[in-house]
Amino acid sequence: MTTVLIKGARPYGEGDPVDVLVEDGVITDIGSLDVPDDAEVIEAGGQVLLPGFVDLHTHLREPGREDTETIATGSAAAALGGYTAVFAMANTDPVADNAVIVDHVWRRGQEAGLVDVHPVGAVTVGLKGEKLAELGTMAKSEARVKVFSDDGLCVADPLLMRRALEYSTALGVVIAQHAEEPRLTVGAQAHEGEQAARLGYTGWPASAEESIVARDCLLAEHANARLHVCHVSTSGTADILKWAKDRGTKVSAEVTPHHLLLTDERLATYDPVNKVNPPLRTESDAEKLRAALAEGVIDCVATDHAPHAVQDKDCEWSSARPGMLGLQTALSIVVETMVRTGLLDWRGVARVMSERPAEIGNLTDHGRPIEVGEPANLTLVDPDAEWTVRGAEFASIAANTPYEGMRLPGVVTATLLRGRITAREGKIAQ
Ligand SMILES: NC(=O)N[C@@H](CC(=O)O)C(=O)O
Ligand SMILES: [Zn+2]
Ligand SMILES: [Zn+2]
Repeated sequence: MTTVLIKGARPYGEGDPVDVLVEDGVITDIGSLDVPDDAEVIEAGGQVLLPGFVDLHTHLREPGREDTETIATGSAAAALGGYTAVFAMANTDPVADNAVIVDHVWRRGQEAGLVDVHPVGAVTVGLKGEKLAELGTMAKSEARVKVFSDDGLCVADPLLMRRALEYSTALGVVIAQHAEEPRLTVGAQAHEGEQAARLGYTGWPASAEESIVARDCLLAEHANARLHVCHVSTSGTADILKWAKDRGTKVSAEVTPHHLLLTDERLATYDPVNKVNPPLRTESDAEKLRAALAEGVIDCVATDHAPHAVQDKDCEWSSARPGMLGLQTALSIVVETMVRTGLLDWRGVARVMSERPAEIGNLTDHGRPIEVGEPANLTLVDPDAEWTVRGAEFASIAANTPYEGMRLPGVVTATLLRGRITAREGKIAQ
């Protein structure tokens, strides 16, 4: 039995500091408490206590590209970033399109023991977009797959998407779509706009995302199914989501930290660290995404943590792989874009980083209220501290962060998974 006493924390950043007692993985008391004999004490000094973060969209590169990230290193990055659960995307090699792979990922995550790694199952066999994978077998396997996605690629065939949505309802799972009409993004390198035109890059038009989101909202509505939209990047998508939600469509959506903060002005650097899918858009898109997140039109923040090897990033723009790291910087970017701007309070941060993603991902033991009797999946944040980003110091093997050298607000000082301290003062605790 492990006992942890968090002394003087402010749950959701509200009210006077309280002590939170955690015994055997569960919150057993909250108030002004004495230190039990055997307790490990965390002096919180008035810091903000939140439910542990849940990332609906993480790329761990195991199996296949363990030179860039493994389940263990990605789990460490997640714990340091304040996460207690992550969903690992299926675009590994081999693809997670069957029970053997998803169960392997789930078990490796449990062995690492730092966050719950929930494997996402592929929607189609080999991510080929031709034939449905065995969703039912994966949903019923040991990993209990709850989210399916071909992320990296779009389920572009509308009939296949319709069938996937129909099956998902029967299985009680959710389909997460990487919305990119492939015919509109052939050879695309960057957001179709002034910056790409100036540099001679083939454009990735907003309509390539929006046309799929609109189509899928209609398909979901007609199938009475749930749809989750990955990495929303355009202002038009926010409008479509609002329209669909107002009609009662069961659609949820995520936005990445980088789409909240960064824009295609970054193209001027020629540095492929800024290359990502969907691409960085304009300031007016970013502004709209921040407002949509604050209003709940976009439900949550997901990192789309995408580790890449040096040789796949430190090269010519057109041959570089898209994607950027996110797990260890997500909270700080949310503080910078949403909290410091007054768009979200800490309750709101708990909603978009923990509660909503847990609900969308069908997790019953994460994103829970900070109350007696609840599982102790918790994150302690120093809201006033700042830090400087150094990719080389991340727990991730890869270092492709677009925030290198930036000074960011908000520091995760402790993370607890079922009452066990997984990260403390920037170090993994084991
Ligand atoms: N976001 C990216 O640019 N890349 C992701 C795939 C994806 O999320 O589409 C990857 O797997 O590297
Ligand atoms: Zn994607
Ligand atoms: Zn992704």
